[in-house]
Amino acid sequence: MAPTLIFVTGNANKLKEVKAILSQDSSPIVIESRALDIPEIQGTTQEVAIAKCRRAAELLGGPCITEDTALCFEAMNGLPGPYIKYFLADLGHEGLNRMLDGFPTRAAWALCTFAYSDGPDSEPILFEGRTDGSIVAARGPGVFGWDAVFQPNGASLTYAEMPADQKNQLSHRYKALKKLKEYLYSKES
Ligand SMILES: O=P(O)(O)OP(=O)(O)OP(=O)(O)OC[C@H]1O[C@@H](n2cnc3c(O)ncnc32)[C@H](O)[C@@H]1O
Ligand SMILES: [Mg+2]
Repeated sequence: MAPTLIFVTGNANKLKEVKAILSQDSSPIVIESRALDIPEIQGTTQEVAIAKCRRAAELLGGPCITEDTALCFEAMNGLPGPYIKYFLADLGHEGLNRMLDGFPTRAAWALCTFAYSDGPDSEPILFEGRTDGSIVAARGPGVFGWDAVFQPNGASLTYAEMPADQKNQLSHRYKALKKLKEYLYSKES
């Protein structure tokens, strides 16, 4: 039996991608979503992910998963990282590009961190996925976050220009979810 999991997120685009990635598999994990607005702490991507998942498990009183996505600029030693949401909201796609003007590299990586908690008394376990690329002038629909300004290495399209299944086969989210699935299946057997 595939496990049913509660995914706590306020982001409908994330949820849609997670469901699409899971359905690429023959025996998918079943996700139920819960939109709770959980305050996010400051810290490393791992600290942010652990605190959010711990709080989600407390609020639900049971097992759950959460996900945090960071966009990290090589020229800035990984910043904005987990704070990308606020940079994107205030600066937009063009501002993210301008942040890198004058720096020798526009290299960046997208980092997805899934956190799994067994319940309020358990320490969350993390699963990370990373896709390397670069920050480019916006191309493609501006539907999901910074998709239009991130072009993975080896691809000629930005995340936003790619058909959903192309993104979902190489994305940071796909790679993290693969590790989470392996963990859940090994726990089951
Ligand atoms: O409720 P949660 O799950 O925290 O949802 P959120 O939207 O607050 O998400 P994060 O805290 O992880 O912040 C990540 C930011 O990056 C954006 N983002 C996340 N995944 C993305 C992806 O695959 N492509 C483009 N933008 C993405 C997202 O819209 C946010 O602005
Ligand atoms: Mg968030």
